[in-house]
Formats: sequence, structure tokens, C-alpha cells
Amino acid sequence: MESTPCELNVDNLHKGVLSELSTISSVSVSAQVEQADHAEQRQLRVYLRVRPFSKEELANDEDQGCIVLENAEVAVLQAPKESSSMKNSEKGVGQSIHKFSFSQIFGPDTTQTDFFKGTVRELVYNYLDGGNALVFTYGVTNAGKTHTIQGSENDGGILPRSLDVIFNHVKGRQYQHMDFKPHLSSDVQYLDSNQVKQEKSAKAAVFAMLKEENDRSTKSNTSAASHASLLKSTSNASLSFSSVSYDQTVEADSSLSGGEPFQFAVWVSFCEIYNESVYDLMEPLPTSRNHKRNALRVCEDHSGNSYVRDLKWINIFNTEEACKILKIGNKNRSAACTRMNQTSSRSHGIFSVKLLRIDGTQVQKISELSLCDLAGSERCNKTKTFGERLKEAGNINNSLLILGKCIAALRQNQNPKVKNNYVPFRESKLTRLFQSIFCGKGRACMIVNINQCASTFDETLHVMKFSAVAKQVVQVIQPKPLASIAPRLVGKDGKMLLRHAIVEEEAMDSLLLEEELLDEEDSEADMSILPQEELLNIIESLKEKLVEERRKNLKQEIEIRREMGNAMLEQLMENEENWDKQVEELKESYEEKLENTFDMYKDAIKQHAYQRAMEDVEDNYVPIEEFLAEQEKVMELERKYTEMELNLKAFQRNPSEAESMDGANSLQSATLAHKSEVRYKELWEANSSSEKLCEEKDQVIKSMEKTIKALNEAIQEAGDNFLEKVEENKRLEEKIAQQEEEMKELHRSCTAQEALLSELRVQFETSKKCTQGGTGEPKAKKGILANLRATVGSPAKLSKKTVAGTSSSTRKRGLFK
Ligand SMILES: Nc1ncnc2c1ncn2[C@@H]1O[C@H](COP(=O)(O)OP(=O)(O)OP(=O)(O)O)[C@@H](O)[C@H]1O
Repeated sequence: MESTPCELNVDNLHKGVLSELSTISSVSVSAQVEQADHAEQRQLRVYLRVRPFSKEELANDEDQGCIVLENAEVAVLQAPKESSSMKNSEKGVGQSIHKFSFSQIFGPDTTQTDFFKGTVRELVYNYLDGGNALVFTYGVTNAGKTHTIQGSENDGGILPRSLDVIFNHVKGRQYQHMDFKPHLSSDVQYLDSNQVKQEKSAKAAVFAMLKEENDRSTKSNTSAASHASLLKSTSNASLSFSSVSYDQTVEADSSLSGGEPFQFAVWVSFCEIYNESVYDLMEPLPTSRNHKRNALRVCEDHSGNSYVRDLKWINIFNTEEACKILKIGNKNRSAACTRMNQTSSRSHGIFSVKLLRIDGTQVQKISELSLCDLAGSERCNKTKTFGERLKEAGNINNSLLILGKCIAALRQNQNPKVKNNYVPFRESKLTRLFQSIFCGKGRACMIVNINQCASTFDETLHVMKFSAVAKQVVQVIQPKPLASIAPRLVGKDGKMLLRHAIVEEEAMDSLLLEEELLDEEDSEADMSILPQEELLNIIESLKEKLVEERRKNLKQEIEIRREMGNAMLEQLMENEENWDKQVEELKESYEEKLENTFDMYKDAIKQHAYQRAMEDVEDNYVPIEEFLAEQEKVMELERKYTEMELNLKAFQRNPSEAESMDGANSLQSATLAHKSEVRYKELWEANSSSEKLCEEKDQVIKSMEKTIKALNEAIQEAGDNFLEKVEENKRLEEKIAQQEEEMKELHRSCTAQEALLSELRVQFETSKKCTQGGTGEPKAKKGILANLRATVGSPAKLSKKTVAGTSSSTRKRGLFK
């Protein structure tokens, strides 16, 4: 199973990456192709460099034949046993063999000279002719990126060789005044004498750092840690371009200058992007840990090109000075030990060289060559990274991921059928700085560094896949006339100077103040490249636009506020309605509950009252026999009482008589009287209670009688009504029978009438025949009438008819009249 770059599409490599990208296109290579007819289309050069095994690696059995170079352009990657790729392919996911093609492949035996000649030299020539160039190395840590760019003591990499070519080219034609300095992205600033002095002292200060460092390193060489951290810088410090000249390998092409009397100024800068912050490597490191390094801003100039604001640019005159800058930069560069590489670069280092072509007092061209040593694209678990190192790894991976996204988007945009994708250059500092080159303002070349170790196969495969996409990117380089436009010249305070002449202070004052237009992040734009009148017009139109925009914004704001107000009001009203509803519902439910409770109590009270009433009735109930017996007793007692009263009266009237009557009886009588009195009282009380009871019973009886009476009356009434109805019913039945009888009678009469009518018809026919037979008309007439009378009969017959029949008989009588 094989995979080639052709089979590798972007979706496979960066699954989901493109979906994240906005569809708004800021950069479109395909659009540029249409616009710039004369633009040079050039596939991004991607070179592969395979480094040789180290002794340790061979000892560790890292050589498992993972990388096979088929020819100068094709490399085959064969997954080793322990790699994830092999395990996946065994599970049926992915392949174990992958094939990749490159612009050119450089094997482990390639010398630095051959590599330089085969890759960057052409770009440097173009650079010397005024073109911009970017070279960046990509690969896992310990793959040889730094070695490729910087090289070693006696065998320099592409950077010292490029510098050597540059200085060979400008040899004897160097501009000595230091008063033209690179400004913004591609402008030039004219420095006055004071500024030149400042520049010189700044340069001296930078070089002084190296001297201090050399002094320190010779004094203290005991600390192992400081030794490790300075390993890279010391190794580079030994680089000496003065002793090694690459003239034998790279001849400066004198034809490039065309023999014209130009002078050149070479300015260099060295910065790093560490944890998404840009730091000037020419700035001395803070002495104490409390002080942080000063991070620089990435801005955009008037033409949208990115540059690092306040980055130090140093005017150098030979490769020796360039070497010093490199050494100082390496010293300051954030290097930390990882398990994989003792001097691993933890940041992206960018060394830039600006070349100013000066014709007398004018700067004709400015071109820039940038060499970027990207940080290693390692995986965190492999490198056992923690804490600060993990954060670094995250930022490194992120910026490399954005670089991948940009390359993938550029690749996608080349397809005319595909909608232009947004290229996310602005998502990382690294890609922001690369943007202009990728958008056609220079040539780019990518160097892919790999090692052949089996243990890092999976990472290496990832790098190869990335490079396969990059190789498919077609760069559309802007045509020469555009590139050769003279750079904009600004004065000491950054104000624009008129081209072809250094203007006086007064002239500068008359120029409009340049306005820095910062973008949404931190970029700036500069409009002062245009002539004064044009600028004034632009300012006027911009002012109008501004007013218009403000008006529009205000309108929008009012509209938004109104809409928001309405929305809020609606919301409030809705809320209020809901509250009202809720309150209403609550009220209703409470009312219902109250009503239910009230009904419940009412029922309970009724029940209670009924029970009490029933209890009372039960308590007071006396059977009628008992009542009669009691009444009889009462009557007996009354009788006795009357008798005794009579006796008492008699005794009062004649006591002696009574005494004489019976002396013994008198005492008995007295006792009896007393007893009777007590008994009387008792009986009296019983009587009164009985009377009371009787009264109550009477009342009950009365009320019951009343009810019975009312019921009787109602029954009577109902009975009456019933009888009435029965009567009425009878009457109606009779009436119906009568009417039925009448109907029958009428029916009978109708039948008779019909018979008469048919008889009359017969007679009429016979009389008609007789008339036709010679008899006179009157006779026939009399005959008809007589027949009719005879048929209809006497009036007595008709008198029997009913009321209904009367009217018809009346009509018939009318007929006889
Ligand atoms: N072509 C080569 N020939 C001989 N030795 C090499 C070659 N390339 C790299 N090396 C050696 O391999 C080791 C690692 O190389 P280097 O430091 O350049 O890796 P790197 O990719 O820059 O790593 P990092 O990303 O961690 O900085 C160094 O000791 C270097 O000298």
C-alpha cells in the first residue's frame, strides 16, 4: 500500500480544519492569478533534508530502514513495528507505507554547500535583484533544522552562506553613512546626524553584550546548567565567517548589479516568537527574574504588510558582524533542554536581512530575506513535557497548526471550482509575518528536516504529510514593475519625505500629519505615500464618509435601541400578562378552595344539627300507651286532690264537728293531709312536666298535622288536576270519535255525489242525443233540472248532515237557485 502526495488531500491531512475557516476571503491566490496577468506562478519549493544517524541512535537500534529515498524527488516511509502507524495499519486503519515527492531530496550525505546550492542560492540571487524571500525549516525536534540554517563552526548553514553571498555581492559598494534605515515593512527612514549617532551607539551596545557574555563564559565555566544553556550560543560563537569564506562555493554574480553605480546598505534583525509573543533577540535579557522581557507588537503598514514594531535593525558591513548578531541572538533565544535534544529550540527564530539599493541620495529598492528556524513539532507525551514546557509545546503546535491551516487554505483556493476560503494568517504571529510572502510579495521555500529514527517515525510521517500539502501550493509572485517600485521614504519623525529629494524641514512641516490607522488588534496603516493634494482629497472624502458612517451608526443605534426597547416592552407586557393570569388563577383556585371548605362546614353543621335533632327526638320520645297511662294517673290524682280539697274546706268550716266526728281520724287526717300535700306537690310537679311534655307533643303533632294537611291539600289538588285532565281527555276522545263519524259521513256523501254525477252525465248524454234527434232545447233543459231535483233528493235528506257538511250542502243548494 502506498500513498503519494497526489492521493493525500487536504481533508485527510487536516480533517475538520477547513470547516473551521470562515468563508470570507481576504486572500485569494486564484483571484490574484486573474488580476495579475504577468504575475509569475511558481510552485512552493519544498526540499527534504534527511540527517544522518548519530552514534547514539545507531547504538539504540534506531535504524530500522524507515526512510528509503527512491530517487532525488521521491521518498518512501516504511512504518517500523512499534510505531502507531504500523499498529493502525494492522488494524486496517491507514497504511504502513507512504510515498512523498519533493522539489528535491537531500540525503544524509549531502554537504552544506550542496544543500545551499540546491536550495536557497537561487532565492538569494533573486533577493539581490530586489525580490523578497522567505526560507523556513520545518520538522520534528532534533531533525536538523538549526544545523541546516546556521550550521557548525567550519561548515555553515544556509544563513551564513547567504550572508556571504550578499556581502560578496555588495563588496566595495557599501553605503557607509548609515542614514537610510528600514522603516515599517518596506519603507525607508532618513536619519539625521543625531539619529545616525544614536544608531551607532545602539549597535555598539548590542555588540557589547557579546563581549560581556564572552567575558562571563570564560570566568564561570563550572556550572553545568549554564553550560547546557549556553551550549548552542557557544557552539555558534565559534562560527566565524571571517575565517571561512564561501567564495569558493558560491560566487557572487557580478552581473546582478549590472555594473551600475549603486551602493548597498545591509540591515539585519533577529527576533523570536516564543509563546505567541515576539521578542527582540538584540535586546539584553532582564537581569532579575521579576522583570519580564519586552514583547513587541506585530503591526501592519499602509499596504497591509506586517512588521514587528520597535524591532532593532542593525546596519552591518561584513559577515563578521552578522556572525556576532547571530551569536547574541542565539544566546538570548529561549532554549531549553528536552529529553530529545539538549539544545532544542523552543521558539521560532527569524533572522531577517534587509538590503537597500541606494542610488546617490535615493533608495531605489529594498528587499528582505528572512530565514526562519521553526520550533520542533514534537508531541508532548513523547518529549515528557510538563508545566512551562507543556505551555511552550501548546503554543508551538498551535502556530504550526495555523501555518498548516494557511497552507491548506492556499492550496484549496487554487482550485477554481472551490469557493475561496479564508486564509487564517491572522490567527498566529508567525503566519501574520509570513502573510505578505505567501500572498505574492516574494518567494518562499520550505525545508523539511527529518531524521531516520524509528522512535520518531509517527512525528516524521506527520511532517511529511504536511509538506505534501505545502508542495501543492502555487505561489503567484507579483510582477517585477510592482516589486521594483522605490520604497517610501520617511523623515526622522516618521513623516513622509518627497521622493527623489531629501526635503527641508519646512517642506516636511507642510505635509499632513500621517495618521496611523490601527486595525482591530494592533496594526497600523499609513496613507502618506500619496501626494499632498490627493491626500487632502482623500481626507475630505474620508471625513464625509466618517460623518456618513457616524450618521448611519447613529441611525442603527437608534433603531437597535428602539427595537430593544420594543422587545423589552413586549417582554414586560408579556410578563405582566402572565403574572395577571397567574394571580387570577390563584385567586380562582383559592376561591374554589374556600367555597369547598365553606360547603364542607355547612354540610357538617347540617349533619350535626340533624343528628342533634334526631337525638332530641329520641330522648323525648314517649310511647302513646305510656302517655295515656300517665294521663290517667294524672286524672286519678286530680280527682283525689279535689276530694281532699273538699275535705279540707269542710274541716276549716267546722273543726269541732270534724273533731267530734272522729278524734282519732283527726290525727290521721292531719297526717294524711301532710302526706297529701307532699304527694300533691309531687303530683303537681309531675303534672306540670307532663303538661309541658304534652305541650311539646302537641306542637309536634300540630306541625305534623299541618304538614299532613298541606300534603293532603297537595294530593287533593293533584287529584283534582288529575280528574280534570281525565275529564278533558274524555271530552277530547269524544270529540275525536265525533269527528271520525263526521269523516265517515262525508266520505259516504262524497261517494253518493260521485254516483249522482256519473248518473247526471249519463242523463246529459241521453238528452243530448234526444236533442240531436229533433226534440226542442227547452224540453231537454226541463228534463235536466227535473232529473237533478230527483237525484239530489229532498232538503230533509240534507238536514241530517254535520256542520262540515252544511257548507257543502249550502253550496249545492246555491246550485239549485
Ligand atoms: N545534516 C547533518 N549532518 C550531521 N549532523 C547533523 C545534521 N543535521 C543535524 N545534525 C545534528 O543533529 C543534532 C540535532 O540537530 P538540530 O539541533 O539542528 O535539530 P533541530 O531540528 O534544530 O532541533 P530543535 O527543533 O529541537 O531545535 C545536532 O547535534 C546536529 O549537529
